[in-house]
Amino acid sequence: MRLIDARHIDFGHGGQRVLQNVSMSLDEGEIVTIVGPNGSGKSTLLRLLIGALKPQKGSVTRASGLRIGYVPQKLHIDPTLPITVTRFLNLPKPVPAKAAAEALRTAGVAGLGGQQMSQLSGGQFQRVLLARAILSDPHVLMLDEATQGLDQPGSAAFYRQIAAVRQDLGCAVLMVSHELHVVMSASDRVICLNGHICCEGTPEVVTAAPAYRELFGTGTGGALALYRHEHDHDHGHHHHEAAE
Ligand SMILES: Nc1ncnc2c1ncn2[C@@H]1O[C@H](COP(=O)(O)OP(=O)(O)OP(=O)(O)O)[C@@H](O)[C@H]1O
Repeated sequence: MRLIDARHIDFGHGGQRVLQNVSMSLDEGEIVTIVGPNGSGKSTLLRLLIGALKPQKGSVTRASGLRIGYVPQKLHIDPTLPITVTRFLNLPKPVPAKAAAEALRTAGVAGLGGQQMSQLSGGQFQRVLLARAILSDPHVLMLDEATQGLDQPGSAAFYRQIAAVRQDLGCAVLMVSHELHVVMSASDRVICLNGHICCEGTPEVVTAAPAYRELFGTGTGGALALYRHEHDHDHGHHHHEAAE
């Protein structure tokens, strides 16, 4: 089933054109990653897909009743403010203790509920944000550069967690990253954005595409090979393999 469908979107901030003729869609259960250089419009595209921004041209359609769980890039919490993980999960609205514990387990941080937010490692903190997104029982998880500040093994572990969450919840995942090597191999489909869609397809197809190589160079083979084995199975989706 199609969850989100964007058709021929144009968007600018002020006079500056950011996105031009962008069309993309997200189907049930798939993991799609948007990659692109700084300022290429990745966050803007996510906000358009969520509905926080309206396209100036084109359209965004979301399946009716679609629930989106959003994991932000960073969340600053005043380190002098004492707040436990469980209390954090109860903001802005209270959730049953069982649901909170379950979300922490699904996010890979079971039993952390009593800890202070300020005492979590970077990876634990991001998993708590993930747990909070899971609490809304989302059809789609959206992550915007969710591994900023983590080292590469930390990022790789986080993305493996995302794959596990997808298995658990059966949700689709749409993420934005410029950590190509780690992220791409965990994806069913990759969209390479630079104001417009340069190329898209499976990680293999995109890494081989001339437009991608022009933007990012070719030094990703080794890291890609490391994680690829997890994705030799078929999710029953149709993948677009055409590169521009
Ligand atoms: N609220 C805003 N007002 C004005 N300009 C904005 C606003 N948000 C983003 N921009 C501009 O739009 C362009 C695209 O920004 P966006 O954040 O979507 O890119 P990005 O690909 O997510 O970048 P990064 O990888 O650096 O996070 C940038 O030139 C940015 O300066």
